[in-house]
Amino acid sequence: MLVKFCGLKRIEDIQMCNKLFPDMIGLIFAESPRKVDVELAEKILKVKGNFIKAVGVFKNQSVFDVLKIAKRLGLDFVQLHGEEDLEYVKFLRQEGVSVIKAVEISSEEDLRKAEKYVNLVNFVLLDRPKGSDLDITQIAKLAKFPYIIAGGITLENLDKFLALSPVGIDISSGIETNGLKDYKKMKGIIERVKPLRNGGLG
Ligand SMILES: O=C(O)c1ccccc1N[C@@H]1O[C@H](COP(=O)(O)O)[C@@H](O)[C@H]1O
Repeated sequence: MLVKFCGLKRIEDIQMCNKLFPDMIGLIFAESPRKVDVELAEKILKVKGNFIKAVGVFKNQSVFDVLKIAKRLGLDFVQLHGEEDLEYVKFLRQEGVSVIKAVEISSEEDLRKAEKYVNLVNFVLLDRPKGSDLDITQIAKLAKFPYIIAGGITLENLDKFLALSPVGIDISSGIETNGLKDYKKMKGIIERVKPLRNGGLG
């Protein structure tokens, strides 16, 4: 079981992660209260332990900008959170970029959309539509392919997401208090998931 903590925006955030060993951390380059610029991302990544993979999160941005940022920062993955089509993803893969394709699901139909990316990307990520409080576990459990799951995961509701046996979990708002990453919440997740974790990403 992989653990990704997303939306880091302070040096303190990465220092906390260095103590907790998530498999991946996410830096958001899309419009968001968690958005970072390349200069801040660079500072955060300088502090990141080598054992943690760096993910850049983008949404409907120019593929050339995504590639440029991925190369400049040496990102281990880019996470695409918008309407990026198969051609967009193919281009990045041909350029040697590892890709997590996020698909917001609100119906079974969206799973068919997600499935199209399975053979092209490193991971498919199923998320709930932004701004909704939809419980996507009922839809996700119908998926016939491996996926990372996200969408309002907290320590309190974690078990129902783990019951899906996903490849990984991805959490952003659920590890925050008043908009800032919260060490106790992150630690709670790591401790709860510990028995399910294996070798990680290497
Ligand atoms: O977190 C954001 O602000 C964000 C903005 C734009 C695209 C993706 C974003 N985050 C990703 O959303 C999911 C779930 O987050 P949450 O735990 O429900 O808050 C996760 O994949 C984040 O990477």
